[in-house]
Amino acid sequence: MVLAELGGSISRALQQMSNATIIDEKVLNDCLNEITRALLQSDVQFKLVRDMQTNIKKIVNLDDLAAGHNKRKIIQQAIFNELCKMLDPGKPSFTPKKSKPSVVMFVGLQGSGKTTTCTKYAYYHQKKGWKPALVCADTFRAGAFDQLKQNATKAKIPFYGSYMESDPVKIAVEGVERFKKENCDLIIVDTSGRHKQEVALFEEMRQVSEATKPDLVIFVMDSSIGQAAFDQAQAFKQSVAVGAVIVTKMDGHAKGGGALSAVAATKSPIIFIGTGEHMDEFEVFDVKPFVSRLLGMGDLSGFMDKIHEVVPMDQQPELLQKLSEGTFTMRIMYDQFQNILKMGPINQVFSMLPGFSSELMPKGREKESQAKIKRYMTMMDSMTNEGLLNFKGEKWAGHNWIGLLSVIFGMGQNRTNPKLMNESRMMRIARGAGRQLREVVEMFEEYKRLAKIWSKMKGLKIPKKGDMSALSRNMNAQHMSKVLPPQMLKQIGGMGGLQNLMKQMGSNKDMMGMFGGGDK
Ligand SMILES: Nc1nc2c(ncn2[C@@H]2O[C@H](COP(=O)(O)OP(=O)(O)OP(=O)(O)O)[C@@H](O)[C@H]2O)c(=O)[nH]1
Repeated sequence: MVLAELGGSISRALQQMSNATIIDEKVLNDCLNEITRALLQSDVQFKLVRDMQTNIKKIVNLDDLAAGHNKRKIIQQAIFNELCKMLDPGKPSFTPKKSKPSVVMFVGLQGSGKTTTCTKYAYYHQKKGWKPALVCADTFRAGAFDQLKQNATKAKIPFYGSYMESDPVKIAVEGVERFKKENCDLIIVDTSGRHKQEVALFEEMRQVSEATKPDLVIFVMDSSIGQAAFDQAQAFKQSVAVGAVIVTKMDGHAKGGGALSAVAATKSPIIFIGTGEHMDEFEVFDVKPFVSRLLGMGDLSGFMDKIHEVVPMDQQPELLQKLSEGTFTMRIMYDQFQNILKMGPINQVFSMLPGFSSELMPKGREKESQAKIKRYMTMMDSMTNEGLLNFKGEKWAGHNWIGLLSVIFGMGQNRTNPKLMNESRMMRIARGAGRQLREVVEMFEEYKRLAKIWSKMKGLKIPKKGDMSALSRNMNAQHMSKVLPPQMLKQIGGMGGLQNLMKQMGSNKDMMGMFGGGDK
C-alpha cells in the first residue's frame, strides 16, 4: 500500500529510539534524521519536512525535561502530532447536508481519476440515502461524457451532459438547474482535466465555478505525482476555492507523500481516498487513524467499523446469539470466510491491527491467503452434501476477528492432527471438491485452531457500531495479550512491548484516540 514504506521507516526510527538506554540529543537527532529522510524519500515537500523537524525540536527540549519525564512518550507524541498536523489543515471542509441541495465541483488534471472519483463519491452518498446526480462539464475530451454516462448508469445515478454542446459553462448550469428542480440533494459537476493551454483550463474552471456557485470544490489528485503535487494543487487553488482533496490510486506503488503537500498547498483536508478502480474502493479519510496505521499503531475503530460494514446487519444478532451459546460450527466459519472475502483488500484490514504496519505483510501473501480461504470454502461446499456444515469440533465462547485473521495468515498455534472425523468421510469431501485428502485434513486443522484461538477470546466483544466504550473498558495489556495472536504479540515485543506500547500511548482514552476511537 502507498506510504507503507514511509510508515515502516518511521516505525523503525521510533523503535531504535525506544531501544536506546538513554534518550539524549544524539538519539533524538538520529531519530529525527531518519524520519526526515523517510519523508523526503516519499516525496513530501522539503519545506514541510524542515518545519516538522523544527517544531518537534521546539516541543521536545531535552534540557528542559526533568528526569522524571517520559521522554520517549513525549517524542513519539510530538511526531504523531506533527504528522497529523501536516495532514490536517485545522479546518473541516464543507459537509453537504441531506435534503438540502448542494453543488460539488470536481477539479483535477486529466488522468487523476476525477471522473471515476465523481461516481464513487455519488455512489458512496447514494448508499447512505442521498439523491445524487452527475453533470459532465468536460467538453474538451472526446469520450468524457460517455465515460461518465457509463459509470452513472452502472451505479443507477441520474446524469446530464451533451455530445453537441461545446460550452462547459452552459452544460454545467443547465445540469445543476435541472437536478435542483428534480430535488437532488448532491449535484456533482465533473470538469475538464486538460486544455490546449494550461491557462485556458484554469480560466474554464473559474468560469464554471462562477456560474454554478458550488458549495464545495474538490481537488482530485493521483497519489503518484510526487513533488509536482504542491504546485499542481496550488495552481487549482489560485483559480477556484478548493475546499477539500481526494487522493486517488492509494492502492498503487506510489510514494504518496505528495498527498501531504496537496493539503499544505490548498489548506484543505483530504476527505476520501481512492483505493482501486472499483466503485466501492473508496474510503473516508480520517487523519488520526491514518497516521496511527502509518506508524503501525493500528486502527481498531476502523477495524471494527469494517466488520460492522461487512457482516450483514441481519446476520449480526444471529451470530452473536450462536456465539453466546458457545458453539462454533463449520457453518459459522463458512459465513465468516465469506464476510472476510467481502472485506476487500485484506492487506488494508490487516494494517488496522495494532503492531502492524502494512509493510509487515509481505507482498503476495494477500493473494495466497484469499486463495486459501476460497479453497477451504470449496471443500466446505462439498460438505453441504454430507450435512456436515453443522459440525461442531470444539466448544468455544467469545469471538474475535483478529484470531480469524491470524489463522488465515498462518500465524496460529502448533499444528496438531485433528482426529475430528473418520478418513472415509474426509475422502468423500475431498472427492466432492476435487481436492486432495491432505487438503481436507489441513482445513480441519485450521478449523480446530480457529476454534481454539477463539475460545481464548472470551470477553472481548465487538462493540455496537460507533460505540467504542466497551472496547475501551476492556483495553488493558493483560486483556490485549490474551486477545492478540501469539505471532502478533511477538511482533509487538511480547508482554513487555505491549505494556510499553500502551504506556506510550498514555491513558486508555489517549490510546483510543490514537486508534481513531473514542465514542463517536
Ligand atoms: N488503481 C486505481 N485506479 C484508479 C483509481 N481511481 C481512478 N483510477 C483509474 O485511473 C484511470 C483514470 O481515471 P479517470 O476517472 O478516467 O480520470 P480523469 O481524471 O477523470 O480523466 P479526465 O476525465 O480525462 O479528466 C482509470 O483507468 C481509472 O479506472 C484508484 O483509486 N485506484
